[in-house]
Amino acid sequence: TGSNRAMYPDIEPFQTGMLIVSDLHTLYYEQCGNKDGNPVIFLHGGPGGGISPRDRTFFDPAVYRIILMDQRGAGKSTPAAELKDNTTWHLIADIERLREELAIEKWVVFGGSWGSTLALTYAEKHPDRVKALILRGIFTLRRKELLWFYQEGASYCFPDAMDEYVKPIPEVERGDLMGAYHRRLTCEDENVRTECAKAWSKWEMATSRLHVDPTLLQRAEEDSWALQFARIECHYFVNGGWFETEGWILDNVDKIRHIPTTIVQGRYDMVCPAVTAWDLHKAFPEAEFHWVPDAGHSNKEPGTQSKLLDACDKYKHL
Ligand SMILES: CNCC(=O)c1nnc(C(C)(C)C)o1
Repeated sequence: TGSNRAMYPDIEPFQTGMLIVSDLHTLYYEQCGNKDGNPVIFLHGGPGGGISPRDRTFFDPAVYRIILMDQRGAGKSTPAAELKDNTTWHLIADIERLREELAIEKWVVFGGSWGSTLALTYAEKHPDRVKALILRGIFTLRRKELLWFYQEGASYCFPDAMDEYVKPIPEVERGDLMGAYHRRLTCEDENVRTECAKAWSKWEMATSRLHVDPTLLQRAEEDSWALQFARIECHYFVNGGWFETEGWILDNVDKIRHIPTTIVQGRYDMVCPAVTAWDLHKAFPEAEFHWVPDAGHSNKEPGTQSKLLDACDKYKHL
């Protein structure tokens, strides 16, 4: 333990696959580490952010059977940026489909940001399949969380980046930025889609401490990645994640309070602000709760990375 832990060494998958989950969607997944080990699934953020090789290295490869998947339309899953049949509930079903495909009974579930949304929702729907939860940068898609980041709030801390974010949107439409972006991210004009995808993505990256993760802005400049990230995120947000009620995740926490859980939250997280982690902590007091006093949103923040590595080590022999 400690506050400046290094990730486990870079590692290559021992197996990768493309799982057909419908007549439209196919999902890329990979397995690393110990093929007979303790299974853990990594749920990436966004939604639409996709996995990256560094994500494999939170976990001790001698002990964990490390499974990562690109969610619908993200990363190497196909069709890229596809919004049809792409909802929270499709993704929950996909996680179960992958678990069955890999003949896993129960697994540790790891997720940050949107990945924490998906991890919590999956556990509340399938608590008997979850050995432990490791959660970072808590996000539950409540309206106030979305408005804070995509309409007004984070904009007070990043007014310069906000000016860039609103540029593609005419003044008369700026009262509903998510709606205005959604119309453009789903329009017929590819140039408009791409320009808006990059502006949306750059806004999110600009509010994560870039010295911690300089690769973020590069990704936002890549047309294909920006389209996957922006289209899928905006689609989920304008639909409130298709949750039956506002605050559904927090209202259903009692279903998972018996599950070993660690919550890690950056005090200065501008994307998924601390209030949601605090609300989860109050609803789920049994979970281990860690403020990272100097951290923003990224899981590359030294204090956040260390606490996540500690949690992964804590649950490695479950
Ligand atoms: C609201 N979106 C926050 C999120 O899930 C997220 N932020 N950055 C990422 C990546 C690291 C995947 C780019 O995901």
